[in-house]
Amino acid sequence: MSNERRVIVHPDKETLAGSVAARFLTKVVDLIAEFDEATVVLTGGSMGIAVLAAINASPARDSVDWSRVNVWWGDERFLPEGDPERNETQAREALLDHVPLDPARVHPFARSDAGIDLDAAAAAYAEELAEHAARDSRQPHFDITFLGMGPDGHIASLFPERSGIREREATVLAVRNSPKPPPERLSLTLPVINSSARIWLVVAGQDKAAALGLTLAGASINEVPAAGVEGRRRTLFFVDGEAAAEVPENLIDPGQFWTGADEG
Ligand SMILES: O=C1O[C@H](COP(=O)(O)O)[C@@H](O)[C@H](O)[C@H]1O
Repeated sequence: MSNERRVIVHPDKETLAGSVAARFLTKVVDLIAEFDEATVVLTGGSMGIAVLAAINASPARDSVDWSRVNVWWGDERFLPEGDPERNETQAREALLDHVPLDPARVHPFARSDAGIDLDAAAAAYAEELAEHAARDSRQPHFDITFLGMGPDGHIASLFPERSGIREREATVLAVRNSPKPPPERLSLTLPVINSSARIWLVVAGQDKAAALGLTLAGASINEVPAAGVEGRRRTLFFVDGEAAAEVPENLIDPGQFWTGADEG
């Protein structure tokens, strides 16, 4: 199975979210049929949450045995339980509270009111990853990792020109002085993100066009963290027309309504 990057363009944000939701539901049903479980990593941000809402709204939502789905997060804003800015709160409202997940399979990052500081919260998540680690690994086997991308090219909470993007030892980072609020965050590191079998970046809007163009042109990860993303089997960029404005024509998947028939 070769690793490859593809850019799949959809006309607008709504179509984009609906299409990714449909693809996700099909893939998760297939994964559970084959492996008896599926492990996904969620992201926050505009499209990350829009996709979860589209999954919730899909008539195919209940075709998934949600009790067999393991849920992790790629990053979190270090805020109290229930804070509306927490990626977890938004994911729960958009989807997780509406499907019969097994709570033991849902792995949020620690909340800032849990009685531990940011470093301890990073260490706790690293420990939780290790407890569920795949063989010869420091983290679970991730089937699908969702990522969004900021206008500056950040992914998860790995920001440009910060040392975090080059971290190779730790699995989880305590992020301070984030250029995007809130200042304190938690993030998986790039090697952990890239351990995922499939990475699905979902990116929309004119303000993302320059960073997406640079990502696909092979910019350095210091300048554009998204350029370092590479899933083990597939790296798919699901984008809308506005975000695709600076993507070279030859990188765009010719099937506008790509069926993903050969998706691994
Ligand atoms: O703060 C965050 O931002 C990014 C991108 O968000 P977007 O709203 O520009 O799409 C997101 O991927 C990340 O999970 C989140 O914590």
